[in-house]
Amino acid sequence: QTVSVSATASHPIPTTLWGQMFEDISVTPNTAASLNAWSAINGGQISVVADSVPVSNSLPNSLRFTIPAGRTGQVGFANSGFFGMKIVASSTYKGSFFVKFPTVSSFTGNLIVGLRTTSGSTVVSQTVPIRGASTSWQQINVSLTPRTTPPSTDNQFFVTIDGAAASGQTINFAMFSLFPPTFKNRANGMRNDIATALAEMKPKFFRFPGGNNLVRSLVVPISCMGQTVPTRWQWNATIGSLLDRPGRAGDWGYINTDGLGLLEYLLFCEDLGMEPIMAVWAGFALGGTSVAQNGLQPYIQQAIDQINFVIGDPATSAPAARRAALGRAQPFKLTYVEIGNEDFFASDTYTYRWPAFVNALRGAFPNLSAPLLPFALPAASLIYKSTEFIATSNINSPVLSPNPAQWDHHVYQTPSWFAQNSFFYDDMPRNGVTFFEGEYAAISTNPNDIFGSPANGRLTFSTMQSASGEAAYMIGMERNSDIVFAASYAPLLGHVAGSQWTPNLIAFDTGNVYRSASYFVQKLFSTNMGNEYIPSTLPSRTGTVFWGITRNTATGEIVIKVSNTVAAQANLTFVLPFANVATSGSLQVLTGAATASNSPTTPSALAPATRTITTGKTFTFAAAGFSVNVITIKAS
Ligand SMILES: O=S(=O)(O)O[C@H]1C[C@H](O)[C@@H](O)[C@@H]1CO
Repeated sequence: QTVSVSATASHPIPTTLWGQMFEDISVTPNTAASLNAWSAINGGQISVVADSVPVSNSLPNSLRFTIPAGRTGQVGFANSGFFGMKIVASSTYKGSFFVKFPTVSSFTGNLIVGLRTTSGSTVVSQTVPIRGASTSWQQINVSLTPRTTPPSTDNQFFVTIDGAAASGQTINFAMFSLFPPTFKNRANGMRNDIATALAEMKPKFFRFPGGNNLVRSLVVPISCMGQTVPTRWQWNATIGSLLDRPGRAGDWGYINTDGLGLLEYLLFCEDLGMEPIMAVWAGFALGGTSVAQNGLQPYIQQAIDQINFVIGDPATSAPAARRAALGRAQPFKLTYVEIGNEDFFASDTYTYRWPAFVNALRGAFPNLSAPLLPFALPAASLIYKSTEFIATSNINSPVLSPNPAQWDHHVYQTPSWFAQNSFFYDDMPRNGVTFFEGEYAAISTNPNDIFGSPANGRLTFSTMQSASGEAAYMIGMERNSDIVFAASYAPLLGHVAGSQWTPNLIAFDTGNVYRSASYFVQKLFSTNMGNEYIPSTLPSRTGTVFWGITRNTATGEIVIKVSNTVAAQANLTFVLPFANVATSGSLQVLTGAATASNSPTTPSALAPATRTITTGKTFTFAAAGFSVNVITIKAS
């Protein structure tokens, strides 16, 4: 196959093309039981009680700890973390909790607070004095730096007290938190190894807070996870002190603490250089429970407040003043606001919900620009404009008014579907409407049961076959990036021991991060974007090998991406029209057997390799079977 390359770019590559979609998903369902992960030590009695004087209005329950009579030695309780906890020598673990005696007591003594192996040997601990005279809540902060690394991640956070000395005492606890060193050392920050893997992708946008976790409550056995409007994600319940975050029955069968909230999302966007694509709840809950048209105003106001928290002027907007009070006077950059999520589940009511929200938000934020603030701000906080409100029902079905300028399209399919639909956007009209491919992934090899179980074709981890199919689809989106402004694989993260959804871009367990085949594809595309598209001989729509070419005008490099979605090697001859073309170029290649995947048992089965290849005005390239290739050549 000969590929003749044009000398002239057809269009610029949008700077937001490749990014990340995040939502709170994939934790073991049905873990809402409040004592989940807590256990007693040496007869300590623990229970969860509705506290008559709770630590805060948002957190009405306390852990009640009673020391039974007649115990000797340390008595207490422990928490086993998130499927265990990784402890590394010389790292500092910052713990915090609140403690009080519910009734006055003459007791004075010490708590021992620390980290231990589940078999009971202390790794590191600290002594904390407490006294029964005061019945008011006292915050305890501990900083724990072990000198040794335990043999496994089977460890616990613990609190104990001398059983004899404290015999018969009752002590209440609340709001435990324990952090390892975090990404960029941010307080209440991200797990370092996971955030580092996310940063390596050089993502250009971050969609949050969902996905279903914004909108729907799946049918779950826990009555508190109502399928009603109150369990929706609410921005104002996710900011400020952890004491003020009640958490909520999320949409994936477990409790979201909302310890990761709106401000953390926005700071993470800045830490990774990503633009937010922020969704507002748009009046739809599970199973078509939609708010009636005449009942939308409070939710529209909540969306206005959410946006003002992000870009408002602290002098004129209360939500913006809350942002300033949390240490961030300048507005954040906000370009894209999504109205709901997957409203094709309720498109009958989206016909009135979409206009109600978009018209109100356009009215409240004519350009969604941050108003000039009364005080000088660093240049970085200059006014940002945004006119992009993204619709989430099926494209033009039903027809909406006002006509959306942006649509969010989602697709979960088989690897071959993605290869066969590499031209999905080529036939879209060029009429000013642009597209956000907010969720896509090859998740099953069974076209008749896409969302089924692993026994029926569902992928647990992405494979070379699924990732090369996705790459073919991405080559199509890159070619059509005059109308595709953003695309993100979904879901992003999943714990290997507790998830409702596979595959995920990044799998992790207590101590490890597993970068998937699809992760490397996302990273290859996002770190080799180029800034303008260079047309070339089109691949066959019904073929199995796909290519696309971009140019990086800053470095004078041509970037050729090739995905071979089948086992047979594909031989391509590239004919470049440029006067000067380097005779050697760099090849980054991800390749392996169709079913190869990175997993806890085969963590490094697949990884991109880089090598030099012969190039020139005309050169041949052999794309290995099941491979994704990025060739970079100096040309001018
Ligand atoms: O059950 S689905 O609707 O397919 O769930 C999908 C679509 C939804 O937006 C997202 O939260 C989820 C997986 O990423």
